[in-house]
Amino acid sequence: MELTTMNHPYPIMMNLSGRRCLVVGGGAVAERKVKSLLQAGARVTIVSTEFTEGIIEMENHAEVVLYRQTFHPSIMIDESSDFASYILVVAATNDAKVNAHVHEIASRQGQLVNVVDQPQLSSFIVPSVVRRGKLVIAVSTGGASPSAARKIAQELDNAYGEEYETYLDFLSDLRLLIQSRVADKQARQRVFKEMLEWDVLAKIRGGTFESWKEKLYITLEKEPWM
Ligand SMILES: C[C@@]1(CC(=O)O)c2cc3[nH]c(cc4nc(cc5[nH]c(cc(n2)[C@H]1CCC(=O)O)[C@@](C)(CC(=O)O)[C@@H]5CCC(=O)O)C(CC(=O)O)=C4CCC(=O)O)c(CCC(=O)O)c3CC(=O)O
Ligand SMILES: NC(=O)C1=CN([C@@H]2O[C@H](COP(=O)(O)OP(=O)(O)OC[C@H]3O[C@@H](n4cnc5c(N)ncnc54)[C@H](O)[C@@H]3O)[C@@H](O)[C@H]2O)C=CC1
Repeated sequence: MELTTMNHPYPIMMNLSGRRCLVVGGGAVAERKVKSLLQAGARVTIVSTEFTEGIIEMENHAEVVLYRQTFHPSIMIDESSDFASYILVVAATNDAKVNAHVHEIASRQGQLVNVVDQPQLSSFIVPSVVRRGKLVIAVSTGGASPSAARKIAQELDNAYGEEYETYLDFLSDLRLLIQSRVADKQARQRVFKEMLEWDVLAKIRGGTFESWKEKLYITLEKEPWM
């Protein structure tokens, strides 16, 4: 049996920083989606007849606006209202008809829409995510088994420790330095590959990373190609 139309999902990392998103519904599922949107730096408007305690607490958050009301299309259509111009919409009520209506309006307006109870209507679904600073690991089963996605993500959560945050910051800084100093593209790419063989993770875990990094930067400054 075909559960969803997500046979070939296109994975992307979206920049939602400062972008306006709409979540319709205020239950546990809506709360989870709002949390992940906020983690991505989005500004989130939530429209619902009721809210979980967790969502009510989020009202203190500068990027969150709550409207306690029944869903009405004008929320999404009326350009003069506060509700207009959302880049991304989540239909998360427990009423399948309302969710389908939200989907219909969003699709007509070309907005990305996630329908929590009807994956086949969704233009995107939300993966299970592990974050370590700049490292983001997203796991999806395309809706086949959200609990399996979560379990696999938990395995990755155990496998990739906190040291990856420091590691990625280091690689990122060094890469920028090399990009600005090494003109030759091939030489740059050689260094980028070599950097991965330095066993930096062991140094971070062992507490010798900071002193090693200092020496490395001094050595690099003396490199003729820098
Ligand atoms: C299609 C998708 C659409 C979307 O929501 O984007 C969707 C749909 C549905 N989920 C359902 C149930 C559950 N969902 C979870 C959990 C998560 N669900 C998430 C994503 C997705 N869920 C998308 C597919 C992701 C993929 O497969 O790749 C996660 C990963 C991300 C997130 O929500 O932020 C998050 C884990 C976050 C984390 O902790 O890492 C749990 C487990 C739990 O709550 O502990 C259960 C109960 C157990 C079970 O059913 O497996 C139902 C059935 C409702 C019913 O029948 O009653 C539907 C509707 C349907 O299938 O028709
Ligand atoms: N995608 C996912 O990860 C999952 C999806 N689901 C599905 O998601 C749906 C929602 O789950 P929960 O958050 O647990 O439900 P819930 O019952 O806790 O919350 C539903 C929310 O929708 C609001 N609502 C209902 N009708 C409304 C309307 N006309 N206008 C505005 N707000 C309205 C209610 O006030 C309530 O806040 C479930 O029906 C289930 O089918 C369930 C589990 C996981």
